[in-house]
Amino acid sequence: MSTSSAALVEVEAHKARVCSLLGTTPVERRGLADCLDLVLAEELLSPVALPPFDNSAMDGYAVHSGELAGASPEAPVELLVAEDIPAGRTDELSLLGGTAHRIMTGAPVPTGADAVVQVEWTDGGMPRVRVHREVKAGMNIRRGGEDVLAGTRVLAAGSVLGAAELGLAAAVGVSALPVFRPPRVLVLSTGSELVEPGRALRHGEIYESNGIMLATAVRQAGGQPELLRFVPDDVDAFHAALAPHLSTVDLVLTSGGVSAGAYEVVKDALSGHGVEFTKVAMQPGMPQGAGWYRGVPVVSLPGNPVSALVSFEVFLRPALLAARGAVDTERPRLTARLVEGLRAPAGRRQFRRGRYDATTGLVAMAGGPGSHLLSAMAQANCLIDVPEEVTELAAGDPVTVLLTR
Ligand SMILES: Nc1nc2c(c(=O)[nH]1)N[C@H]1C(S)=C(S)[C@@H](COP(=O)(O)OP(=O)(O)OC[C@H]3O[C@@H](n4cnc5c(N)ncnc54)[C@H](O)[C@@H]3O)O[C@H]1N2
Ligand code: MOO
Repeated sequence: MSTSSAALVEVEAHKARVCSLLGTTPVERRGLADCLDLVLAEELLSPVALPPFDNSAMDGYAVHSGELAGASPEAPVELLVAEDIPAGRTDELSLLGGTAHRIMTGAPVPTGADAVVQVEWTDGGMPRVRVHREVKAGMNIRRGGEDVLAGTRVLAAGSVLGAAELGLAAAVGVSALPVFRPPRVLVLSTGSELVEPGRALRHGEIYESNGIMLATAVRQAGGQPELLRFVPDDVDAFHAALAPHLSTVDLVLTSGGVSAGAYEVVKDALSGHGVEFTKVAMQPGMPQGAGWYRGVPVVSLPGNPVSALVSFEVFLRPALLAARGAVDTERPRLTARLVEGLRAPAGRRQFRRGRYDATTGLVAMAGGPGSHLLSAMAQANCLIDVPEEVTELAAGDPVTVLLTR
């Protein structure tokens, strides 16, 4: 580490600190419809076999395959159709010699039948059917247990529940699953210059944007945000805004008011109460706060919008994913080649916004390094991770990128 970064906390150390603030959230049983994207807390063993019984893969006729030997269009085999078996018929049937049962896809195959001949290979007749092709034993029968054996594991603990996983749970007859509750995050922006979007601005005012941005990032990381919008740079107002929510949230996430100015509301309100404010060897996102306030974990991000969102990516996204039980908490990383050169400050790990092109393996810069350049961030699909000791890179140099979308 260079002398200029001697007083700074390393990115990985701050990341570990933020992660350590949040344990995993409590496990609760939820109906399948409320489980999308949640993480399964325990493995799921199937109470049943899948399919639960031998059933037909085609609409046609259940037969003894041996009775159709030599069947052809010129010499069809004629069978008496004894039963009609639609899907959902629950009585147990058997097939006598010289007969067939008409059967539909998904219906139980009668005992004694060893194949289903599809209706297209017959004249479709009732109550007699003429079959004009041979079938092999086993044809068009889906065997019970072929997909899942009763008692075996169908979902591992840690599975992220999507359409296929939830469909599988329902298919084995399970209606609710044990999942980690999404972490509840109070999102609070600070700044006397902030105005709610939709209102007129006076000189010196700006629209508040970190609130919706961070609340959305929380939701994308699988958390449940509660957006308090913003409070002015006033310590009493800050405490008053926070107090009613402390008993119901897993994390307080603030933005703004953490650097070195005369009105740093978050720093002033929380320093000395368990939240530590430090400078991290990172650009953007140097001033950071983390700790506990009245028993609740607090993470305080810098106010500059790009600093706030990059800090979220680097520190909070992995922490929130870990809190909700996810095994894979990191963005995909890969090596790309720079379209153009860049400069980075010595002793600070720089996260530049980039556009990665998977077909060429090249990454172009999305805007400059300024932490106020939010429109460039909206153009980006990755962060270019430039190590602390690197101060200059040329076009064509390899860099590590984190794919953010
Ligand atoms: N003397 C120093 N000044 C600054 C330092 C420093 O080390 N010494 N650090 C700079 C860095 S780096 C950053 S990052 C910022 C962080 O400042 P704060 O966290 O105190 O944030 P604010 O001053 O409240 O705001 C910074 C910037 O962002 C705008 N902002 C804030 N909140 C929102 C919001 N919710 N929506 C939209 N925009 C927001 C705010 O208007 C400011 O322009 O400090 C540097 N200064
Ligand atoms: O670190 Mo600040 O976050 O560069 O703008």
